[in-house]
Amino acid sequence: MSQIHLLGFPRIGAKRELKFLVEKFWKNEIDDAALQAGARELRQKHWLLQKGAGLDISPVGDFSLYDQVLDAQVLVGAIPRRFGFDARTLSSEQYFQLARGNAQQHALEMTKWFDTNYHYLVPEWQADTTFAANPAPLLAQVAEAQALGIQAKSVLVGPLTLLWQGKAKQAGFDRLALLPALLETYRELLAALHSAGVQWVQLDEPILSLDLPQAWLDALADSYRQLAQSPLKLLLATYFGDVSAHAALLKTLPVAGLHLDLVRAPQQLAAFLQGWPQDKVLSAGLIDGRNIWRADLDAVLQQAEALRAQLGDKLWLAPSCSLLHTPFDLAQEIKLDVDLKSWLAFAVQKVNELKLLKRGLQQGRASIANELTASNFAREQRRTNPRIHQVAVAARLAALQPGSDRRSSPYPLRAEAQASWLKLPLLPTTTIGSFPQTAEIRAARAAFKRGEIDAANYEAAMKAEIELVIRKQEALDIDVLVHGEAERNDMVEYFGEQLDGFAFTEYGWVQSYGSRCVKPPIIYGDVARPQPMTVSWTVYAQSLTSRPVKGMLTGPVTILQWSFVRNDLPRSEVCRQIALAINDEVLDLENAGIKVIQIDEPAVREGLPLKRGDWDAYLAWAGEAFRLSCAGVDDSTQIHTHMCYSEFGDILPAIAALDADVITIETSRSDMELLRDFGSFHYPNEIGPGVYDIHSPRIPGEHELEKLLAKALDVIPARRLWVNPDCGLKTRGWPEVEAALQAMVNVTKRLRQQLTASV
Ligand SMILES: CN1c2c(nc(N)[nH]c2=O)NC[C@@H]1CNc1ccc(C(=O)N[C@@H](CCC(=O)N[C@@H](CCC(=O)N[C@@H](CCC(=O)O)C(=O)O)C(=O)O)C(=O)O)cc1
Ligand SMILES: N[C@@H](CCS)C(=O)O
Ligand SMILES: [Zn+2]
Repeated sequence: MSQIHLLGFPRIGAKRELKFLVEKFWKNEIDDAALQAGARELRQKHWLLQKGAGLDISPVGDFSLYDQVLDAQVLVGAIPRRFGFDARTLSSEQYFQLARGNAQQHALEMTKWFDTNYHYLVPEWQADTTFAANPAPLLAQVAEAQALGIQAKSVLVGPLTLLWQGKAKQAGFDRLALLPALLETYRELLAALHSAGVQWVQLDEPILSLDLPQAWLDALADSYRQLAQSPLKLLLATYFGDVSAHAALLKTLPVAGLHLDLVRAPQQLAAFLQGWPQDKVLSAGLIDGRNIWRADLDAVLQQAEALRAQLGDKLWLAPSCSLLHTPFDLAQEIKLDVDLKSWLAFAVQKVNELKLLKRGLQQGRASIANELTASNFAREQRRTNPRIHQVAVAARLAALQPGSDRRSSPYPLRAEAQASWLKLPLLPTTTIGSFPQTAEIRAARAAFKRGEIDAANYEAAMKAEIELVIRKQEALDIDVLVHGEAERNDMVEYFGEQLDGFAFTEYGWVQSYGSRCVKPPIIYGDVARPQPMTVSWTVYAQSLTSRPVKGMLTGPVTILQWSFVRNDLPRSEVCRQIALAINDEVLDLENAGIKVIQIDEPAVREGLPLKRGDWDAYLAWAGEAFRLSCAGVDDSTQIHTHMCYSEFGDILPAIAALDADVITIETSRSDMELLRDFGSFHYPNEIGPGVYDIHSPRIPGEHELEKLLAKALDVIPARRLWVNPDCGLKTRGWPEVEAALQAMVNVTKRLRQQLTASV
């Protein structure tokens, strides 16, 4: 009998229970026992939900209080020595300090998990890294599942992926040198799981979708030959891309099963089916784990039937990847348009789709005839729905001429035009846009949404907040101000709510990092901007001060990347549509006298295809979309962009080709390492390397800021250097923000004096 299973489930909970639980612990409102009990309850709820939906086997180990890659580091006993913690006796407080930093130590670096909007904590690898199996946390969860009568499939980050996703902390250190010791630890973990009665272990190796050096492929083959000596059945899970280049190798590995992402890379199937070893399970990832569209049940069943004919019971069915990346349950969306709702499936619905596929395979199509009819109807209704297509949007796109995306003059001329009115000091200071989204701001928005306060009251509350932010920045003596983004729930959702072609949910939360979630809008139709989205707030902020206020927009690539995107058009075309909508806003801001405008593009790097061969095409359309979004502005209008949590080293020419006048980037967690790349590339325009990490509650010391700025001045000439934090300040509290910004301004002023004196 074919099994159905999940690679992972959204642990955050239907109502973000995990977020609220963890944040209560951080605020000392609950103790560790309550934290653990709450987490246990959530896990149990999710397993029972899966069991109720007919899953044969459930993932255990996909749950995490913060991040599964951090948990993997704890499991193998390899937490950075600089913290002085012992993984085996790690307290919850210490666990969260690894993730969020403490007074002495900065947090583990955080970066994007492949091409998703999920952020993981980066392991730190060095020659003296040691490992020690610490299976207790995982075994406890296995026991919880077993107590509920759940057949547990343990989920672990695979050893090669764990090593690859970590960073070598010493120049020239080869992470593979750690593999033998790490494998020994995995063997111990597997032995412990076996003793606990586990039969299947899923080892996630998504790095197989990347371009891996041969040495890593050889190491992977070798490792799995060793690990497969365990009496456990190993399911090697690949996802996010095509791994057919390794088909021959993967088919010969002595693992019990292999998972393939057949949504992202359906074309890879042929390479695997040819000569598929009879004794191996093929887990077919046929349900989209990265998007929210309802499956075309008929088409997927056809695929499954064909596979079943060849593989028999060795066929397993699953979503393409962990459901961590999808929202929890569509049933909660009672306000969503009914047509649109009928086109969607969230995690719970995807589990149900698997159940139907299994029934269809086992009992024949007639057993799911009604569901097939409903699915076909939804597909047809979506395809022909008039709200999806806007003639004017298509016409505007078609009218674009080559060069429509270029500014009229090159950067040096623009810089002169901007300097002549901006008259900024050397090393101008600014922030990235958001200021603390306090509980009061969110409560006001929640009350407005519930109809408890009217629009006028809501607007007054937000304007009061904007005024506070302006006054505080003036008092801190910051040079280029922002309005603080109080009125925005999220930098993408806010725009999605105001653009045609977008729908938004009430509870469609997806974990972004730690306790932080995002609610990606759904792009279902052609995109256009019916009316200005930010102008009145920005103009209001500018009316309060004589200093320049930066207009603040989210760029087209980021809006695309952080939304659930329609799958009936190429992403490049959807992106171009968004670019034109943002361009309307840019020109309106400029007309209203806002002549410094930031277009945030933190997701450019994340959108990069996993295989290098696909990079150029992506960078060409993504770059064009960014440039289109700011096309047509005057030379004297200064365009900023901002990017965070990304490795840019390998795409610097494309970043430079965006031709923003100023770019602010995250660099502080990596100790300005990133900036070195910008320096050696001779990045031509202005640049503001983030001088402190805003994702940690830690306040930077002035000495530390001085050192970072000195490093920055080593590679960027002073006249092109800006000073700013890493990213927006929305997640921080006011006392930290004021203290940190004060330190930043103090250090900048001292440095300015020194630089002026030395000229
Ligand atoms: C910059 N980043 C972003 C990414 N992706 C985005 N889509 N947006 C981003 O900003 N990816 C990379 C990084 C990730 N960083 C972050 C940083 C911070 C958050 C975050 O703070 N998320 C919030 C949710 C934000 C939000 O939409 N808030 C809404 C709803 C607030 C809410 O929960 N209200 C409560 C009631 C409140 C009350 O009554 O007091 C409720 O509805 O129950 C809003 O402000 O209106 C989070 O809390 O997780 C995310 C990614
Ligand atoms: N302007 C946004 C950018 C975040 S990446 C903010 O400041 O929050
Ligand atoms: Zn940012």
